[in-house]
Amino acid sequence: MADEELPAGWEKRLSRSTGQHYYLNIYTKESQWDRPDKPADPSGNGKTDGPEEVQCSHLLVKHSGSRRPSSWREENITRSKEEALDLVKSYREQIASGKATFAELASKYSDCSSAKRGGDLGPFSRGAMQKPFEQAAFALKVGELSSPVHTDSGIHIIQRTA
Ligand SMILES: Cn1nc(-c2ccccc2)cc1C(=O)N[C@H](Cc1nc2ccccc2[nH]1)C(=O)O
Repeated sequence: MADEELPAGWEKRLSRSTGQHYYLNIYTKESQWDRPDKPADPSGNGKTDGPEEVQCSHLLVKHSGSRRPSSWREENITRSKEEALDLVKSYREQIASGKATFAELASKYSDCSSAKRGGDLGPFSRGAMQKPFEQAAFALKVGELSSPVHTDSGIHIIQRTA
C-alpha cells in the first residue's frame, strides 16, 4: 500500500543506527519520531535548543540483552547487564583519572564497529541515533564525558568532541 502523503513541509528519513523512520521539518531542521499530522511550522519557535549537530566518540559494552549481542570482539556476547555496567564504570574511571585515553580503551574494548576509529562516530544531528544516546550526547559540553547511557545496543560512555 502506497505510503500516505505527508503533510507539507515534512520529509521522511531513515535513522542509520536504529533502522527506524523519523520525520524532519525541512524549515527548522528539527526532527521527530512520531508521524506528523499537520503541515510543518516554517517559523519554528525561533529558539535553538542547543547545537544542530554534535560529534561524539563512544565506548559500547554489549550484554546478553543487547539488540545484537555480537561484535567484532566477541561473536556471542553472554555477559549480564550488571557485568557490562561494572566494565563501563571501570573504563570511565580510567579515562576520567587520566590512566588511559578514551580512544585507547574504545579501540580495545568497544563492542561497536566504530572501535576501529577510537570510538569516533563522526558528526550527527538529532534523529540519527537512538533517543537515550541522542539526549545524552546533545546535553554534553565539548570534551565532557557522559555517565553510563543505556540503549537497546548496550551500555555506552559518550565523549563529545565537537
Ligand atoms: C551508529 N553507528 N555508527 C557506526 C560507525 C561509525 C563510524 C565508523 C564505523 C562505524 C557504527 C554504528 C552502530 O550502530 N554500531 C552498532 C552498535 C551501536 N549502537 C549504537 C547506538 C547509538 C550510537 C552508537 C551505536 N553503536 C554495532 O556495531 O552493532
